[in-house]
Amino acid sequence: MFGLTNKSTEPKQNKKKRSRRSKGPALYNEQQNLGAAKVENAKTSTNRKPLRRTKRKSTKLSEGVAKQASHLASNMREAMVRVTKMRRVERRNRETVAIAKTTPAMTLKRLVRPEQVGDLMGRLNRSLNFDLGIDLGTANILIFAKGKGLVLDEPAYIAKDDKTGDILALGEAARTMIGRTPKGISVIRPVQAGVIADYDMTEFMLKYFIRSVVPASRLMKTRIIVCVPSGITPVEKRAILEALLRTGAKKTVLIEEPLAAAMGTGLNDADQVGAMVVDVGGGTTDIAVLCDTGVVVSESLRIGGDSFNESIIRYIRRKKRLVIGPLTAEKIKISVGTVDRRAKERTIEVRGRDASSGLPKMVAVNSLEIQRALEAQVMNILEGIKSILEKTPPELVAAINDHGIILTGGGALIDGLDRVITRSVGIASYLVESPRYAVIKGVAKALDEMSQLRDTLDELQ
Ligand SMILES: Nc1ncnc2c1ncn2[C@@H]1O[C@H](COP(=O)(O)OP(=O)(O)OP(=O)(O)O)[C@@H](O)[C@H]1O
Repeated sequence: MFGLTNKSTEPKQNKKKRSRRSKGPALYNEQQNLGAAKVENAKTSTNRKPLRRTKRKSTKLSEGVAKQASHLASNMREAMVRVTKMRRVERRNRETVAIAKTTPAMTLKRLVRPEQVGDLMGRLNRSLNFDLGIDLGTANILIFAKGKGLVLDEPAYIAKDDKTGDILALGEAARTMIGRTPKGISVIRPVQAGVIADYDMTEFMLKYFIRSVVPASRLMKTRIIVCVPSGITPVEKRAILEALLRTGAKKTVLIEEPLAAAMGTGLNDADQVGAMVVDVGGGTTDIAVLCDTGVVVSESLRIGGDSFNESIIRYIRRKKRLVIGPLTAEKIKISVGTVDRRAKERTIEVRGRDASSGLPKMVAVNSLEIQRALEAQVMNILEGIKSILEKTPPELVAAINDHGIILTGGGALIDGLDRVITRSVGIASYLVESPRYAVIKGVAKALDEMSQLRDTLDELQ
């Protein structure tokens, strides 16, 4: 009677209740620690109703029984108070761990002496900053994270559904879809020939790639230097900066391609006074004369790896009656392409569609044919270099003659470009190591001075 029920005679329903409660590990431990009180508590809790009934009928009961009942009730209350206290302590502990996980600064604040807090918080803030450098190129997008190195190198392509506008693939996955997409799906480049052709897609691509390399929790602390094609207008610059801010970035700084390329080749050193950098990218060729104070004179030509490919496509169609796509043209350019008519002859077998019959066809293409296909474009680059030299102060021309013309950018990898420039301009020109990464190397150097740089959006306003 009154809670002294034997376990074996305990009602089934109460057994279920207890087993469910015992699943919570914390409560289980607490009950273990309660010792005798626990036993009382468990027993009493199974008989709560009879106990109340007892209280109501206590007047009719003997004094001894009433005493026993009140003793049991006080034991139960005590046990309940202890359990509640232990739960509270446990909850507090759990919350402390969560705070420490999300904001280490808060734990530090508690651990260090007050006079140390300012210094530590400063250092901690600096270490929490996530500095990114982006080379937003026509052909490729590269992302450098300070302290980590190159974290992303993807072709700047997007595959989308024309009807719904849904994005189907980005980067390399989208590039491989070129020429193989069904009707209604197109593969586009948001940046074309050095200008932003599609703002929304550029913003989407930037956001997507940034979020793939920056943890969401650190986006608010991210500072970004972005290198843009030198031909873009202030309106386009603002559009890119605002797109970056919408990703959650804290500060955004723009740097122009020729300057970044020059910095990437080590020309930011004060002793390198007067140098010419020719950056041949996918969409543009940027020609710039730099000295220790910055860009002295520059020009951006709409010539690059893409226009080389287009010339190859046109040439092969005209001369061989063969229709090929941009991926095949790229393959030809890289394997046998040259701009030097004195280069050793190499041949490649190319498959495509016969321009007249529409049937599959295979032809042989040699490097001298590619040289002829690209001749007009190379002439334009040579003209551009000469016209920039004409606008350059004479002292700097002498310095350029000493240092030579530096070639950067993936497009400069075409065989013979350095030799042709050297012969035609009369100044030694040479290709830097890993020309495709010269710009991002320069951006990475600029990141070291991020704290001293002003937010470009502020300057544009
Ligand atoms: N081995 C190679 N030979 C010839 N061309 C090459 C070679 N490798 C890459 N390219 C060309 O380099 C171009 C890409 O260069 P890069 O990544 O420097 O351009 P980008 O920075 O995206 O463009 P931009 O500077 O115009 O914005 C492509 O057009 C590609 O065809």
